[in-house]
Amino acid sequence: MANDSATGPVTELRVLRQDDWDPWYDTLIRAFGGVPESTEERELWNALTEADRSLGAWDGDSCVGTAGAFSFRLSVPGGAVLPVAGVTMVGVSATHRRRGVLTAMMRRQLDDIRSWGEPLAALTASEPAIYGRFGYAAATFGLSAEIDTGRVRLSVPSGTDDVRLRYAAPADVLDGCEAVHARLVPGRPGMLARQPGWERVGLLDPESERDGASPLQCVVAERDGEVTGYARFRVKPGWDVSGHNGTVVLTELAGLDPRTRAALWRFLFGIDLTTTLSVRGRPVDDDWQYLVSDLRRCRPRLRDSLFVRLVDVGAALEARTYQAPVDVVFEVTDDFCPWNAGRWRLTGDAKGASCTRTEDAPELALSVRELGAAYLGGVSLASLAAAGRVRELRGGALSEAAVAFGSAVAPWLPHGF
Ligand SMILES: CC(=O)SCCNC(=O)CCNC(=O)[C@H](O)C(C)(C)COP(=O)(O)OP(=O)(O)OC[C@H]1O[C@@H](n2cnc3c(N)ncnc32)[C@H](O)[C@@H]1OP(=O)(O)O
Repeated sequence: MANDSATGPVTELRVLRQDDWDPWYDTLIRAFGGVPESTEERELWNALTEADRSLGAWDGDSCVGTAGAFSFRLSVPGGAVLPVAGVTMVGVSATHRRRGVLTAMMRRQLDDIRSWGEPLAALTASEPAIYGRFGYAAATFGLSAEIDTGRVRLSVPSGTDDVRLRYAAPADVLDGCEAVHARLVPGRPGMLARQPGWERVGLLDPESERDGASPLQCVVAERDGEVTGYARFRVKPGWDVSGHNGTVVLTELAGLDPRTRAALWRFLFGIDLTTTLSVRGRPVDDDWQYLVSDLRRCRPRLRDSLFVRLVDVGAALEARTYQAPVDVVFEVTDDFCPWNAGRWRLTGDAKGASCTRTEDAPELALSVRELGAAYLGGVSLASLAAAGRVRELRGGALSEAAVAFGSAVAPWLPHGF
């Protein structure tokens, strides 16, 4: 790790001791601006921190760098749910910035993740420019919109009227909502199977998050007494000279079938005294887009969401399936994790895959970042080739791999971490 005589050397990078959690977390909070969290939030993040998978950089007695790695399970194309290190809580004190503290933490962390046998690391970035150098690439995207519900009409499928909706306190219906989430995970790449304690994240409702809106509200959809979907949202009332202009701010919506989802969207579109429905980080193929009368007035926009890093190229490519047959030799470069570099033959289809070292002639040349971007099926290898980031060395290999890597359902990360 780099030293600097003005503040003294950074002496140690070590696994977090539970006793050091407070100064460690304070360092992280300060790196994000220093605004304290509510007691409820702080306690929750304390409970969720996995100290033995977290790192602290120390300059004498002062913590100057933080990084963690949650033990998550991530859905991938084909429906498998893989162990993945959820890289998180990364911060470096401004007194020690740009001296290699982050680089040292990323080096140690990726070595650790490899030794734990986890084939993938993933994160959401505060700034997209940070993590490419460590082999991460944006693999999922989130759709946001400000829907003008005063003007935009929603056409719902038949049977929507049969869905029964009712208000409930979010905590009172948690089990039913969690069961819905669990059923959705294998069907969409990029989702995280719930780990113990993480169900509480969706119920967090600090005043600081509300920006003048109500506490979290919840509506559940039910059929035969079973929860088939739910929406969590806040309502921000508003008035101007022409009357009401309140906003519904959606935090979460999930449904097991089209009628349930349509009923929830129709409910959110129609809440009295509101004229805008604000949604953030939804799947790029979210169904409401195909039900509205006027997409322009929904003001859709995209943002990067989950960044993926293949820690073990062979194991990662073998663990997902491919929507069309593929047999391609990849020439992979990986400057930060050189154990991945070299030639790999991927053979697979919708039933399974194998990915092994080979001496055969390369057919597609790319870096580990392009594999990370394409891994969940949300970025096409053909698009990356068109951008000059993938080179085709055998005619036909690009379209074969690009089709195979795709996903019929857009990959999506429902919540940050
Ligand atoms: C998964 C998560 O938790 S995301 C949260 C990340 N944390 C934050 O955004 C909190 C505020 N920022 C910080 O704490 C720090 O600035 C960090 C963690 C982003 C960077 O830490 P540093 O120790 O300064 O990074 P380090 O010195 O190792 O930089 C390594 C390289 O990344 C580059 N880099 C670092 N931060 C950034 C950035 N924000 N934008 C672009 N490049 C960056 C450096 O210039 C350097 O490049 P070089 O190798 O070409 O010289």
